Amino acid sequence: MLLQDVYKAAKVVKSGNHFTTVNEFTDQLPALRPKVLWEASLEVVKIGSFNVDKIVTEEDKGAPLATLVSVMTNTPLAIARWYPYSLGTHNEVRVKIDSEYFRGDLYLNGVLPGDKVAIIDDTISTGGALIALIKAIRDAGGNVSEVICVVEKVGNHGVERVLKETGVLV
Ligand SMILES: O=P(O)(O)OC[C@H]1O[C@H](OP(=O)(O)OP(=O)(O)O)[C@H](O)[C@@H]1O
Ligand SMILES: Nc1ncnc2[nH]cnc12
Repeated sequence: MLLQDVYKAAKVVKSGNHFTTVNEFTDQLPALRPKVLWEASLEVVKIGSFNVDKIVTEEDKGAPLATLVSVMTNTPLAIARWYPYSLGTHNEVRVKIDSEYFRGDLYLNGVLPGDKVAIIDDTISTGGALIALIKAIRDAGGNVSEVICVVEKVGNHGVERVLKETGVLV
């Protein structure tokens, strides 16, 4: 798989107290080749059912992947952000996020009551981002149908944490 080569070629840098694998897929360093994004997106589309109303991801590393999967499955895309729009028109919800690199507030717009949602992200580490997204979708009145990540940073038990805190299997 190309993605395995991408991670083998990646440099590991210290970022605060954490080690980050700076790589082509998640950081566009070196610039992201379309065939790498295609490979990852095809795997996601194969695994998921995408019998959903919306795809949701978190800014910004999940965005290229979620965008291509959205196009491939013809499913509208909502991206949760670290700031509010406060328009009063798109069912904005705010949740707390406690992930490996970021702690604060996360805002989701565009998921409506009754929506079935697939969450897509590039990486799961502690599971904090996914837990925040699942909570945001539920607070908006939506239902989480499936959650798919391409890469797991092992050792941080993210999959177990998400299952324990939300009942959702990544
Ligand atoms: O399982 P977790 O501990 O939550 O880590 C995974 C999250 O980390 C990365 O995002 P990051 O926080 O680097 O934000 P970014 O996508 O905006 O760069 C990645 O895109 C996931 O969303
Ligand atoms: N690209 C990445 N490398 C290492 N740890 C991470 N945690 C979240 N994204 C990561």
